[in-house]
Amino acid sequence: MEFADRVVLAVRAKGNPIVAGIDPRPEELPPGFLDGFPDDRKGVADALRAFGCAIVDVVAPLAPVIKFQSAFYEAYGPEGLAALRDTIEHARKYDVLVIFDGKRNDIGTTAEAYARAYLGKVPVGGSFEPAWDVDAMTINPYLGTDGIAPFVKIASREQKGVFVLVRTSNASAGDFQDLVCDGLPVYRHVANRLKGWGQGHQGAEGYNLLGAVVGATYPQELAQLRADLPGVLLLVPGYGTQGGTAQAIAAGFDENGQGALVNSSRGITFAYAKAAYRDRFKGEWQRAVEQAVRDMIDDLAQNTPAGRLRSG
Ligand SMILES: O=c1ccn([C@@H]2O[C@H](COP(=O)(O)O)[C@@H](O)[C@H]2O)c(=O)[nH]1
Repeated sequence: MEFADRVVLAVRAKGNPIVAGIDPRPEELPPGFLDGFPDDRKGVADALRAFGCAIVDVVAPLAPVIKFQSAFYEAYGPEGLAALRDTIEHARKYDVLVIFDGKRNDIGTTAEAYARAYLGKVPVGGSFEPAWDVDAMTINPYLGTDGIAPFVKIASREQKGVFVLVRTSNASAGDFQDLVCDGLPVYRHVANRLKGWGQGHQGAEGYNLLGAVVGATYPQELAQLRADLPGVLLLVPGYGTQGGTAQAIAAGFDENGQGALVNSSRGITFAYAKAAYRDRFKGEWQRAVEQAVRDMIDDLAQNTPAGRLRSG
């Protein structure tokens, strides 16, 4: 089944559009968590594996999508990447879609290698086999069309998805993305190109394999992009810790309460440290994670069109 159709069905089945982000920071692990691991780089990577898998066990039954932020694993070198691989494999045991967030890209020929690595297959001996084999990945559009084409080609062949950075959630997003050229800010030019890049790759449910990353922290731009990009899945980071609210995200959904996937990483992963959960759950950090997901589901249901997913 096409990636975008799998997203629509998964969101419908679980009744919410949540992307649970796993961004493990060793310094923010629950108190004592690191104690059981050797005091070296492999020990920390092993702790990230154990923590990430435990988070997966809590979030995968609730959220339709999990997003892994590669940076926090890459930080621990090959040992960190092995932990990421194992945690992704652990997630694969559940009925949940996996996004690799690495914001890759390069010139076309190198982009093709990235696309094969994460979405496709690589030659090994006389045959081809998947390497990372995630459902979707994030990419950077800065290199233009030849950098995008291999991702679209391989995603299409493998029924995978790609999310292009269009309007990011960070404070300096506007430095380049808001520069006006030919009467439009750059991010809207990217959006217009994205429509062309994705042409012919619409799934049966009306959404494209090529999605857009649009930050929750810029509600006007989010509304503009929803209007500019019908049939394009929006991956919306910035909810919670970065200040994005459900009200701000509401305009990112279509009239059926679909079309936007809302990510929260620290707000879920490190929920145990938030005032709202600290006293309630004491040392039981996995219960805090579960409650944070349930509270996010309720918040989006009450304050965005995603509530329509619940009423059927
Ligand atoms: O514009 C963007 C693009 C990607 N991200 C990533 O999403 C998560 C957000 O984490 P929080 O802890 O919920 O703030 C993180 O992996 C970012 O690298 C983004 O925030 N904004």
